Amino acid sequence: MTTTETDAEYTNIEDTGLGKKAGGPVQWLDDRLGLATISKKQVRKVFPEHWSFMLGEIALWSFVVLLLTGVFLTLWFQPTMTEVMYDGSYAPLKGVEMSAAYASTLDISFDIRGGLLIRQIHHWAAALFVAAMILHMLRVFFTGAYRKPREINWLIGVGLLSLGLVEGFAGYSLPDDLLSGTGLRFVDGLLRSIPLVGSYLEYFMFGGEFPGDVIIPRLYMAHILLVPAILLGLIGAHMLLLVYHKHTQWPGPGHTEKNVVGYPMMPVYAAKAGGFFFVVFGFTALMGALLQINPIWAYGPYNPSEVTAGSQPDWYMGFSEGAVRLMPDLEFNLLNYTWSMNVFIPAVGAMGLLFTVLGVWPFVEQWMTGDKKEHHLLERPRNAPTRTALGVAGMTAYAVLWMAGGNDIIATRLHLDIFMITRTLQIAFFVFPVIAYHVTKRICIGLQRQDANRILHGYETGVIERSPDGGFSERHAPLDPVRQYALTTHERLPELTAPAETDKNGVAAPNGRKAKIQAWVRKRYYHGVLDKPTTEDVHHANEHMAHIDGHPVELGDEFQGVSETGIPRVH
Ligand code: HEM
Ligand code: HEM
Repeated sequence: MTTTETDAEYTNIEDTGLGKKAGGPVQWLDDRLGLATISKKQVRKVFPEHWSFMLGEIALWSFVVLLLTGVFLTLWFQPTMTEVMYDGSYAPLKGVEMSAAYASTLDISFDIRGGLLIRQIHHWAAALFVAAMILHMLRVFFTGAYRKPREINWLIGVGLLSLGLVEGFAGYSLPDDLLSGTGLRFVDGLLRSIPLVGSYLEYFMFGGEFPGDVIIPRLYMAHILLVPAILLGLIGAHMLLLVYHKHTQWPGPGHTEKNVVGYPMMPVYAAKAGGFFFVVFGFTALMGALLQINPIWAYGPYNPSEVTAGSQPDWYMGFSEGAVRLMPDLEFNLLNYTWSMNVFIPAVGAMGLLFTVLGVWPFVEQWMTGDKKEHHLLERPRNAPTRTALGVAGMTAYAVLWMAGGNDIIATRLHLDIFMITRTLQIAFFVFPVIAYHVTKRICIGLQRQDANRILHGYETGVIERSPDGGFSERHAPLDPVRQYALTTHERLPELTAPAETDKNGVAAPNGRKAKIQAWVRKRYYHGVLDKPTTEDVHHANEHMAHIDGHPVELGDEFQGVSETGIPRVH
């Protein structure tokens, strides 16, 4: 590096106001770490604006809340299963034998100042963390934000989601009360259901037969160190890739596949994002202060011979519990062994399938569409009807499993027969997603037609006019050109031609069968994508509307025409 370059850097730093005053602390740090060069670029980094981009931030900030409150809990929590006699201030359990883990969680709740509040904030933040992650993932899915070049960030996201579930489960297993033991018993059953290696896995995890006396310290190590460290590393990589790729944006005038329109990192975005941390912290603190969550004192210590009636896992594990409850009996004898699939298929299968499907989806979609282009503009869900319909079908299947996880609660609260509920949900698991798929696709097609209609015929003004012959009609006015532009920016339907069976010399095309299958799949994928109006159609319609009843309507000159290629034309 030459001196001139370095001098140039400092000139710029002076310009941005960073590192002023030679010899000041900022200059001292910069001489040693070169931070100004990095920050100079990052302070100008632009972030686009949309409410849905907030969901990733909620996940981020609730994770920070979990770290902060988690550290407080480690000060008091005792991760051991050594039996002690409870002698705290919760009178109903005084003198009861329990593990030190349970006793210390009771102490956090009743005897440590602010302990119950922090425990409740930690638990609410965990519920919010997973919810925000899932909503954020749905936003990324339904807008196609995972397309090239963001596939790796999607995969990191899938890793974050699966680890988030493990972390939450490990957390609510720590207090060693009756409810957390019931959850661990479920995992024990799940491990044992794995053919051939199940009982070895159980011995490995529990250090012998369930429940043993090592599971709490082991979960503790995973919960406060191992998993948070991996989560932290993955979140760091997620954010770095986000900065490297730049954030996607919604189509609009001036928004192209090659730029980002929004606010710079400093000072606007940093202030907004930083402020948002306090909103998330405030919100979880309010929930922790006002809404009771996991009242461990109500269940008593864990005892493998007892179960709690109506015990429920935290909301994000409900789907796996539901899958087990819906599974019909499936067991057979082979080679002198009983092979029980009742738990293995639904629990291991449901989770394995969910994460596999999520992980491979961007690549499967790329294969289906044959689209190898980079995408930085988001897609409206209606303009990708098959993706949207598949997403809604998946959400429906998940919702049915989730409901099934509470089949006993539904039965007791609504006074219904549990077998009837289970049978209904078994059928619903297969039928509802198919219905959801078709209904969603029709809605997407309807919305695309509505868009085309609004582009070509304007919006309904609510002004009813009477013609000289007595008929009534509603006056339509042209859409705002900015809106008109945004509505026509998406890509045109690609040509879906069948692959040629032979080349021009009459020789059978290589990979003919593969190409045929791909062409068929592509056609299915693009089914429901309507062709959008052409630039000529739009100009024609605008001119027509501008002269309705001799009331010329000003069109403004921002409107540049329909993008034919998906890349908007801007001045
Ligand atoms: C994504 C991150 C995390 C999630 C989802 C999570 C979730 C949970 C949940 C649901 C509980 C049960 C709370 C209850 O008793 O009602 C819990 C307990 C606990 N967590 Fe976390 N946690 C996370 C990170 C951390 C971190 C980073 C630490 C420590 C540095 C920590 C320390 C603890 C401790 C000590 C307990 C046991 C005390 C208790 O149950 O009150 N957690 N966690
Ligand atoms: C700990 C959990 C997570 C955190 C803290 C996190 C954080 C963020 C943030 C702050 C953004 C930018 C703002 C936004 O678009 O919302 C983002 C973008 C992104 N996230 Fe996540 N995320 C997490 C989990 C996930 C998951 C579960 C997925 C998908 C499976 C995912 C996939 C993506 C992708 C593809 C982008 C780029 C989107 C774009 O540029 O439009 N993330 N993430």
